[in-house]
Amino acid sequence: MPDLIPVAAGVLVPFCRAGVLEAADVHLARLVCRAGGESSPDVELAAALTVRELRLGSVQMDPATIREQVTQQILDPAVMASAGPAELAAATEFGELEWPDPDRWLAELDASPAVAGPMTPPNRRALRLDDGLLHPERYWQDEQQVAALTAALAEDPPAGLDGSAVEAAVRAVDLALAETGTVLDPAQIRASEQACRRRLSILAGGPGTGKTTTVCAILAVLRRALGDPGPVRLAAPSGKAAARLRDAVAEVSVGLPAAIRPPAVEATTVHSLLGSRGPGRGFSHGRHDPLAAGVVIVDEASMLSLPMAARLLEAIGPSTRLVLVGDPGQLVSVDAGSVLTDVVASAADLGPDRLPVTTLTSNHRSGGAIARLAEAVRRGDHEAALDVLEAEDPSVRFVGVDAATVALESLPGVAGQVRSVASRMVEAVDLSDDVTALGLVDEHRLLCAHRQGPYGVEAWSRQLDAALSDVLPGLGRGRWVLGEPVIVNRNMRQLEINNGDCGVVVSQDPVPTVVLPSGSGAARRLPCALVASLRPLQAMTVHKAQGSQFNRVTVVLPPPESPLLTRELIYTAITRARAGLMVVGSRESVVRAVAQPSLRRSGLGRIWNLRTQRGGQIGP
Ligand SMILES: Nc1ncnc2c1ncn2[C@@H]1O[C@H](COP(=O)(O)OP(=O)(O)OP(=O)(O)O)[C@@H](O)[C@H]1O
Repeated sequence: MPDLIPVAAGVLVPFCRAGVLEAADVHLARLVCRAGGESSPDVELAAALTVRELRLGSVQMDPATIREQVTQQILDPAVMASAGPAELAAATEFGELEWPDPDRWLAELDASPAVAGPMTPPNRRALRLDDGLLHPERYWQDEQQVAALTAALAEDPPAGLDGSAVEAAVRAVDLALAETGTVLDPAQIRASEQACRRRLSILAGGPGTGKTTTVCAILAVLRRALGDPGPVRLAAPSGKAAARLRDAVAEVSVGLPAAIRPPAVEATTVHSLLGSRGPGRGFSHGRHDPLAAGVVIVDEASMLSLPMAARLLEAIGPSTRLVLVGDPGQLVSVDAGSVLTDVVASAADLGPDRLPVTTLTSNHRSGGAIARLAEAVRRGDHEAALDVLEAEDPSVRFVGVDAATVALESLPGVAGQVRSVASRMVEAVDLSDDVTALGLVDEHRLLCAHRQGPYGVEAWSRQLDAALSDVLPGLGRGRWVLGEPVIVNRNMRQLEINNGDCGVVVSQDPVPTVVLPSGSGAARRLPCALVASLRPLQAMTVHKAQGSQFNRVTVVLPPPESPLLTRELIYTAITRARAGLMVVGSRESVVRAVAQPSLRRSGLGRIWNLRTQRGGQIGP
């Protein structure tokens, strides 16, 4: 790491050499300390470690435990088992690091002009020490905001609600759904009732547990109980997930009797819902101009970052209900925070009266091997996960070797399947059958945790290009090829295109043209040049695939020492597959992934608990 050293001085140099800090951590810490008139090396180290924690997704740094925590990461046996000379040198440096004494460190932070205390007015200093934990000020504020607004919404009963009308509405909707063949399970009924009786409710559950069906039931119950519940707004953190929610709600609603059928509603990204003014420029909806909605339903809420959750909650006005829907086992947002996981975890302690969470647990889609594997991973049971992987079920294959040592062509059936899909794609393109071509894009997807290196998207995409060289000649050479799958990498609202939308190149005449799903889900053609962020699509990161499902999925696991290998990563990858799954990676990688839940430090649970202890209420 020699290029990082010049930016660090004094106490930070060995922390950079030992691989604890990166250049950006040091730069930001420097700026913060300089702006706050602080020159103490120990405060600068605390600031840099707080920035490091934020980079890794946590919004607080605990001076009392950070040493132990970083030691576990850097001297992790899985990392050391395959350490090269650079890692071994860093580990030696790490062993010689001098950490400040925690009590003295805390006292110094408490007295620092760069650090606000719990009672300091907002926005005076860039860091804040609260209850012995150091936070970036902005994230501390967002956390306070999310804790207070969540609690306030959860405890504020909707105005003018007739309890018996709710009960009657739930019974009527339950009966109507039963006539379509869907008998709501007790948790689905509880969730429908709760969403009506409470201004905030949370609906959690894995894939196929009936979340979307319950969303429809909620909308129908609200309609039946209230007559006109006000405008319904559906949203999700990504455009792709929003489009899926809209289509799924429409599909279930069609079967309901007209009297309670939820009206067709558009779904948008949470950014659009809040009226994004563009990157870094805030939102038009907020505390002073709340959303004009009777009910806001946000799906894939596990992807909500702490700042996004804060902005969303601020925009919920006094006559609006908010329903958060998601799977707490999935990967959390790229930006810091893990709001859904925190809410669900805290509800287990505080109870549904305080935090109205309903968790759906019956899988209504299939009891197949993919669902069993997902469930074993969710429980953290690596033996059960390996049992499913090694049982040779036709829907789950396991290639139990280090993924860097195998080639695509040696994975049983994968290259053949990819070629067969591409041939069918070319046929559909020849016939100008855009709907079929678009449907084939999600037939198979290869997912990686890493972008680069032998386990990454780039290397595996090159292998996929090579495997398709006969069917789609010219792939990977910088020109669009007929039948080539593509992905959009930016939201383009004016064209109703979402980041993550996937399509196919369907024509070269007169210009390269792509078919993409439209706002209403139908196929529509656009010149490739108009969609500026269009890129070739072969392999994809698991993060990017969140909110999508594919018929067949091949998952390339990283090596056991990869910091990206977590339970949430493997769970999210597995649950992208509808019918067939192949996992490529060593047994050690599977065991390690299942054993390692991603740990994001957050103070939401602590704030709710403190409030409960103080006054029996979790609200502000
Ligand atoms: N109570 C029920 N009884 C029978 N079938 C049900 C029930 N609830 C949902 N289903 C069916 O199970 C399947 C999965 O339901 P749904 O799409 O609502 O789950 P989901 O949790 O939203 O799944 P995902 O997160 O994967 O989108 C659907 O085919 C749905 O019709």
